[in-house]
Amino acid sequence: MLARLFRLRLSLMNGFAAAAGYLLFPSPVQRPTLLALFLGVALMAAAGSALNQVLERDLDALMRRTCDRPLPTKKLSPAAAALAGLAALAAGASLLFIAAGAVPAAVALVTLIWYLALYTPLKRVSSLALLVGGVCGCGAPLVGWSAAGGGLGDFRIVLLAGVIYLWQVPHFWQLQRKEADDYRRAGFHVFTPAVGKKGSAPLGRLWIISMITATLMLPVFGVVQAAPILCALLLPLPFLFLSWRRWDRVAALVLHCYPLLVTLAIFGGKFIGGAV
Ligand code: HEM
Ligand SMILES: CC(C)=CCC/C(C)=C/CC/C(C)=C/COP(=O)(O)OP(=O)(O)O
Repeated sequence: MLARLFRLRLSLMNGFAAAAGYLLFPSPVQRPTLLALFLGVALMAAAGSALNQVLERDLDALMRRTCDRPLPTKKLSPAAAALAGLAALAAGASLLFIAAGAVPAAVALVTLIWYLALYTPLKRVSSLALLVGGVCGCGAPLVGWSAAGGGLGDFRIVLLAGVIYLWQVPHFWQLQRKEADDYRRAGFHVFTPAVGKKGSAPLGRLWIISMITATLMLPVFGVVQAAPILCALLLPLPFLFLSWRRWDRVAALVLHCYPLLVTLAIFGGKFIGGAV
């Protein structure tokens, strides 16, 4: 039940995105800090999920995808869910503050406020919520980068946060392709790319190609030592996504795990460079 409330895979993936930001900074890895950062951000993302479900319990009850969550099924009361979310928030923020300092903890808190006070209400009134919500995903790498000692305006972390931003749109489109009617029935305004006769989605492909192009800027500008690994991992992707229909399942899996892929590539470069 708590796994559904905290959306563990989404929360853990935010931990990996934070690790990507930390590993991107050109300094030796402090493993305890990296672990505390991963857990702190995952706890903060879990808090966001729980509090979001308290705020959206009425709409969750209307959608096939979310009606079996703990609040619509009355397995948890809104008060208990809110308490669980606040406990995760307190634990995550404290862990980040103790292990990484005030700035990473503050960036995580601002991310959570953006998610709960801006994105969540906006979903009910505008399809542009998706573009506003994309900023939430930039929080995790920014937290990681600042925990490693990087400044938030550095072009290197802006580039990585931009990659995660670009990824979230096709990520959402891929997940809600089957749910578009469900979203409409619940009264959500959803912005989905037009799909052509042959099942192609040119706008979706455009987002994915721009995401991969932005990712490849990381080795091109020498931002990561993982040039060969990153290129070997990511260069085939445009071909995978361009043949959308034939590689559908593989492309969907790669798209689902993209932040993890980028983190592994950056980690690989650091490991080869002996900085881990
Ligand atoms: C605008 C931003 C985003 C939107 C609109 C969005 C939307 C969604 C939706 C609707 C789901 C399906 C959840 C469910 O059915 O329970 C989902 C799943 C998921 N999201 Fe996102 N997401 C966003 C950002 C992120 C970010 C930043 C991450 C991590 C870095 C992430 C990682 C995941 C993962 C791993 C899942 C799979 C969850 C599972 O299979 O249990 N998403 N997302
Ligand atoms: C550093 C830090 C705190 C990181 C956390 C970032 C964060 C809150 C990520 C979640 C992003 C997001 C918009 C998820 C979908 O919510 P949704 O409400 O659209 O999903 P739903 O329809 O399944 O409820």
